Amino acid sequence: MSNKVSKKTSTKADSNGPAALAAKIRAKALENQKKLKETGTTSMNESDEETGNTKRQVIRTEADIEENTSEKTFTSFNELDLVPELIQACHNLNFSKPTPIQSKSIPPALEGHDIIGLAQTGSGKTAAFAIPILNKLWEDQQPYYACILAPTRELAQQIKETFDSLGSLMGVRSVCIVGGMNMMDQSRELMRKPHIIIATPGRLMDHLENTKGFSLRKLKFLVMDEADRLLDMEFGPVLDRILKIIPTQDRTTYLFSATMTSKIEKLQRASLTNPVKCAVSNKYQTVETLVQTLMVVPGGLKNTYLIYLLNEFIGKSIIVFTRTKANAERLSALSNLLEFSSTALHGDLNQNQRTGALDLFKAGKRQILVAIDVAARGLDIPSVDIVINYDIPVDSKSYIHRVGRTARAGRSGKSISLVSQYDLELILRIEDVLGKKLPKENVDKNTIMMFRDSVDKANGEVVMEMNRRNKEKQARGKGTQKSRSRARETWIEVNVEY
Ligand SMILES: Nc1ncnc2c1ncn2[C@@H]1O[C@H](COP(=O)(O)OP(=O)(O)OP(=O)(O)O)[C@@H](O)[C@H]1O
Repeated sequence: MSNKVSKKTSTKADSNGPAALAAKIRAKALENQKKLKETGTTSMNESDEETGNTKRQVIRTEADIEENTSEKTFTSFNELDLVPELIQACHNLNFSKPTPIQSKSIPPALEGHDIIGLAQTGSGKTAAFAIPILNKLWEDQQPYYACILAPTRELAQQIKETFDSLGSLMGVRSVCIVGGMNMMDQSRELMRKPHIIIATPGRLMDHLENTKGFSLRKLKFLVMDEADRLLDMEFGPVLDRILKIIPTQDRTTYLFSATMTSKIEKLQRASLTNPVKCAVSNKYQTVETLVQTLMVVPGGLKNTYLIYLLNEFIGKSIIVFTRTKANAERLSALSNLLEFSSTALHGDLNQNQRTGALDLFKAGKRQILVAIDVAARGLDIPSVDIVINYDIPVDSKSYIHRVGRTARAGRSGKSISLVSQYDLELILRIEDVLGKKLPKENVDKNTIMMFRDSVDKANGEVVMEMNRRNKEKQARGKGTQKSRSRARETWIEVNVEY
């Protein structure tokens, strides 16, 4: 394409001060926005596809994953050969220095390597893959340039925000393609030929199959964020269909997560070629600034202990994780009935309700978010002070991602897990992968038991109200088997005594 911009002659020329640099960046951004708009209509020269590079060896064994032990790290974004617009954007975002994962993964990424990035939760993995992609986009200026896959809608939206912030001076166009939103609106956005597509696998596949003119045949970057989750069986079939459509030749692939699978056959599906592994933590390491404790709870008293903790931490920003949608609704209603300020986040809510709940919590309009694991992966809410595990997650990875919602970007945080006699085996497994025993909270049982009567009474009211609503829903949804079984399932869940 004729309109490539050579980074060397761009605004790196001597500037005589920040104002001049800012003016040059603005001028360049306007010029580039115009060019990026134009590229919406041009297509890459077909012959580029025919030439293609020789196929590099795909990953077959651990040995094909080169550990990045090179000293090639950096301590300031100015040291990197990045376009000034990116450096300015990092500055605007107060990224004064790279996080360890960025320091380790961005240099080999800028050299064109595939990357497997492993770092604790909250350590800046999103910018670690966004920066190399945006830097190369400035050069290539091609629509449908990069596709980032995420396991949840909220995480996809959040990744889009990071790309938009980092690309704010470059005229980058991005789109978020997730379920629960209007297909036609998304098709129209895709027809505008965005450069960056952030998507959940299912909805992306829908558009690849049904939206005319939308194709990823010329894709240059594929990223799997929370890659181990995406490569699990849950996304298996749809992910394999997507990977069949996306070219492997001339494509760079990044896999990032805080809990990476080491199963080679899973990694092979992503068709990495000679990937560089950039690990700044071991598989299940949590951040140093996170204080993790356990609270042993006698049978049938979990609600009482939870309300005691909410009372202890009044005014703090808290995420309470539970295993079921019904419990998320019940605990949110219970805490609101007891004058706390709470909202629920789970899969039974429509997308607007989910986005609304998250926005209320992020804006500090709700102190407590009661969520199931859909909120455990990747969500970046800088203000979360405490994570409470009302239920202990059944697998250790979920535990890591849940407690990783606090203590992010170097901030401190605390997690408390309520452990009943049924949870001991799960806790032992979690302590085993963490490689440490979790300390127990000292509790004054008499103080806690003072809450019991009011909590049990309020919980009884909430359960009755939920069952009344479920019966109503059952009556309304008489015609559909699904809603009847869903209502019955919820009734059963709600009546499980803790
Ligand atoms: N170099 C940096 N300096 C300061 N803050 C940063 C830097 N890079 C990223 N951050 C901030 O750190 C926070 C966490 O980043 P991000 O959400 O990418 O973490 P993550 O490693 O992807 O976490 P998770 O594993 O939970 O998905 C964000 O608020 C982001 O803006």
